[in-house]
Amino acid sequence: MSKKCAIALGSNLGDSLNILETTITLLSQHPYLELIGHSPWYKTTPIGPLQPNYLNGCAILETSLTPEDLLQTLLSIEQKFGRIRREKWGPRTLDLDLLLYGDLILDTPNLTIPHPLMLDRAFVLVPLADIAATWVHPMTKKMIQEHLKGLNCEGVQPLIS
Ligand SMILES: Nc1ncnc2c1ncn2[C@@H]1O[C@H](COP(=O)(O)OP(=O)(O)OP(=O)(O)O)[C@@H](O)[C@H]1O
Ligand SMILES: Nc1nc2c(c(=O)[nH]1)N=C(CO)CN2
Repeated sequence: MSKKCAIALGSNLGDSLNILETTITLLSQHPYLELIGHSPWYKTTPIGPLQPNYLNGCAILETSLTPEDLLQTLLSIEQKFGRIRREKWGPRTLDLDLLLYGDLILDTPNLTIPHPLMLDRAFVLVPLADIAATWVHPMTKKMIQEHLKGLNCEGVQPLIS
């Protein structure tokens, strides 16, 4: 049975716009994923150590992959762009986070769903609200648009391309 999922995309190293657009193409061409849509891209102030600004956005997928297999698919796409894991919250060519998988709640050593930091991050909730404003967070039972109201969104600006 297929599930609707939300993922977050971020990049702040290399040709970020090209990396994000190529990632959307790869997701849309994957045999076990159906790309429902993606948000516009936003230029965002980095959270964490001093580093370049990010481009961020979100996408909605449908998939019959298990959460674990979907995570592995996302990690393998990150690797295509030479993602090297160094410092926590440090710069990266591509970061793909699995935010929501239907209304699943899961906490294992390798995978936590919903993504535990998604509700604190304006760079996630602003683009997610563009494409899934009424999606109800399975733990808080509140819609994404309600969570967004409480966040400072100053560091999240639309990318005019
Ligand atoms: N919902 C999730 N989405 C993506 N990765 C997850 C999730 N839950 C747990 N992980 C684990 O986190 C690892 C990714 O860590 P990563 O280095 O990308 O963290 P980070 O991007 O620095 O921090 P953050 O998770 O706060 O965005 C993955 O290998 C995966 O096992
Ligand atoms: N603006 C912004 N800041 C970040 C981001 C990100 O995607 N955007 N990702 C991080 C690590 O997950 C750490 N800090």
